[in-house]
Amino acid sequence: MDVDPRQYEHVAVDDNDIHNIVMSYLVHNCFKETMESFIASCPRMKQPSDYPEDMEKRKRIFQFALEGNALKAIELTEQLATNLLEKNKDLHFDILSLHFVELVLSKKCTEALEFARTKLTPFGGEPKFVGKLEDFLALLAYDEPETSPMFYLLSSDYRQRVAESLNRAILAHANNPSYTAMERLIQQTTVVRQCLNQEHAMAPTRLRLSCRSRPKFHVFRSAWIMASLVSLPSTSFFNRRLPNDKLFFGPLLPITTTARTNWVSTKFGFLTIKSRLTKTKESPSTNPTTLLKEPHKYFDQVIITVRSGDGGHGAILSMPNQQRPAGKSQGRNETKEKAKKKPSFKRDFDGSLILPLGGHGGDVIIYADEGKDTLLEFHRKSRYNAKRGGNVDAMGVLNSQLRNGLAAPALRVPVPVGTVVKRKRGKLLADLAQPGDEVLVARGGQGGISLLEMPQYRRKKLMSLTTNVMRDESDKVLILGQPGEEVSLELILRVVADVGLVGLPNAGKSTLLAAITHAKPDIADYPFTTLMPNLGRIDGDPALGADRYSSEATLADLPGLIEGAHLGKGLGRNFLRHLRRTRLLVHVVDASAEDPLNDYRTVREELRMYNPNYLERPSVVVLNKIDLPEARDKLPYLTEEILKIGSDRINSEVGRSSEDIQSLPTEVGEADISSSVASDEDKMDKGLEDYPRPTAVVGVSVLKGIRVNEMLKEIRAALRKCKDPN
Ligand SMILES: Nc1nc2c(ncn2[C@@H]2O[C@H](COP(=O)(O)OP(=O)(O)OP(=O)(O)O)[C@@H](O)[C@H]2O)c(=O)[nH]1
Ligand SMILES: [Mg+2]
Repeated sequence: MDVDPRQYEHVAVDDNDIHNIVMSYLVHNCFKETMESFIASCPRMKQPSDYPEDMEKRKRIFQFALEGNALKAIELTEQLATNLLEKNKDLHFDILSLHFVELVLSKKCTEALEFARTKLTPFGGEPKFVGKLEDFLALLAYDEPETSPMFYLLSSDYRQRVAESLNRAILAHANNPSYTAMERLIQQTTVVRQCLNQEHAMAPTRLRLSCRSRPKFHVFRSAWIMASLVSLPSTSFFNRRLPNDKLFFGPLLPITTTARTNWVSTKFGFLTIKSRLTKTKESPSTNPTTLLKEPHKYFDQVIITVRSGDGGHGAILSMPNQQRPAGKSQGRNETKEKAKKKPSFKRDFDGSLILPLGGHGGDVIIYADEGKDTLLEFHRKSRYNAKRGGNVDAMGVLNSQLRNGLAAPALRVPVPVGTVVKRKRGKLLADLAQPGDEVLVARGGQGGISLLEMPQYRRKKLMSLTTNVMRDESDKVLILGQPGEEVSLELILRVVADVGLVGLPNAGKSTLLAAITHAKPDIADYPFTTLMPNLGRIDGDPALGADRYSSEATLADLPGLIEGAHLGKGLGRNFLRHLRRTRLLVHVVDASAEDPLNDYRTVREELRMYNPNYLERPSVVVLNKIDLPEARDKLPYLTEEILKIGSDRINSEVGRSSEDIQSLPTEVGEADISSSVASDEDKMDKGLEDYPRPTAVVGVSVLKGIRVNEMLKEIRAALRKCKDPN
């Protein structure tokens, strides 16, 4: 049986069901006149039990609550449902809070504070109300509470929610259903839709329902139609009406969302999902299989979101009662004792009171860690949240023991050395080119300050003593901790290496790296063995002693290039950007191949098309595999021919020119595009012959260790030139 309800339009819907649905809606919402007309047109419909007085009262209560006239609403509720609010503390608090909000909105802060102290703070004995209390009282700290983080408490939405809860509670108190049939249907529809969506996501296909029980399916269908009829945003409706994680489904018991799927299948007994057609497209960056299969596409670029911690809240404190008991002083000893007991508050150098502060929220710092190679892990976890600062210990009386809230530790996120950190589609924040380089990307929220509230008659005196006292109603104070920042960042890895190994697949680049460094790259005789750059280090030239030329250099073995790589062929151009930081290119050519000269030209051409600057850099050509006879024979000819390609011009930029380094920040992100655009002229005008020829061509067999030392010598010599052009 198909899921589309249009297939079942022939199934009759009982008029009585529809009438009952409409009736329950009218009763619930106290639409008295409409209900009377409705009953007149449907003689079979009965009047509700609370009609008409109670319904009238209920309507007024609802209206009072909506208008924020909470005291009147409470008074009427007491008449209609005695003890209801006494039993339902949450509801009681919510309704009282409406009055508090009204006072805040009409800028009657002193009254609001008084009301909070007498009516709301008694709820603070229960921990669940403490947070709520803090939120409400925080409204007092703002000149314009509508723009405070607690603005929603002032919204008509909040009043509506409280009014509805009150209405439901009154109905339930009189043993009437607290939800309308229409709401139930929408809830049912929502659950069914969600289940279908979940199943659909799990087994992406065309859905089919098998219907074992037509009457039950009928319920489902009505729900579907009703939802379409009322065309309400059912999900938000559903979320708004239902507390927390509970679902109220028809006349049955509440269930938790985790049990939802099972529950629905059991209750309906007809959901059978079979999969056939469309596949849901999953984000490649979050799919581990994709990451494993195509790491080269993701290892060097990722977008993450970080959020620094909110600041901890301050507190509203009152001065301890220091009034002396009536009567004369009773002797010297007692006076001394009292003097001892007198609390000693922390004071500033000028005598002003120091009130505790909320803890600073955790910052988010990104730092370069030598232990990291790629950005792949950020595709699996792309969100990082620092902790919030600690609150000042609850509210209460000022005492000398009160401490600042604890500052949250900074969240430090390690990334590979060479990572460039940018705002998503925004400016560059840092180029973490050295191990240990770090950048603060999101600053934790500042902790809130505390307030001292005091009776009017003492205010003047205290004001002269402290700089941190609430001075008047319009005083702007920050009792709430400031929210942390959330930023989306783009991380771009630019491998940091002095030497870049380039060449066609299978030329022997990884074998070369393994031969002269401690790196252990994958080596195999099939193309594209290397998917991501491998790094290794060569020691400096021992012959030169401990001077600056003996320092080690880093080599990056890049994935193989093929013709059209700059257009995305093979592994594409993604990794070509990793040559940007190199000073020297070592071009590895398989001398045993059919046409090594052409291979050489192909790779040079690809480099030129990607970024002609690369060809301006010094390069050493390594003719590899000379242990094979076919390579050995061609060696003199190849050396000669290769040296012919290129000009004698001395590089205007040796290695990374300062221009290149300086331009790095602006070209990051747009690097590939900008380099391509910038190079358009060069591509047209210059041929390979116009770029400097290699500084050396060496025939080697890196596998058999033939002439490897000579090759190393040439590489070091070229590196020396890069460092010291003179
Ligand atoms: N005979 C001979 N074979 C070699 C030599 N160097 C490398 N090879 C072989 O060539 C094949 C390819 O070597 P790799 O080092 O994986 O080549 P690559 O350039 O890194 O290849 P990709 O990672 O695919 O770009 C392997 O089978 C090596 O054993 C050499 O000097 N002589
Ligand atoms: Mg390789």
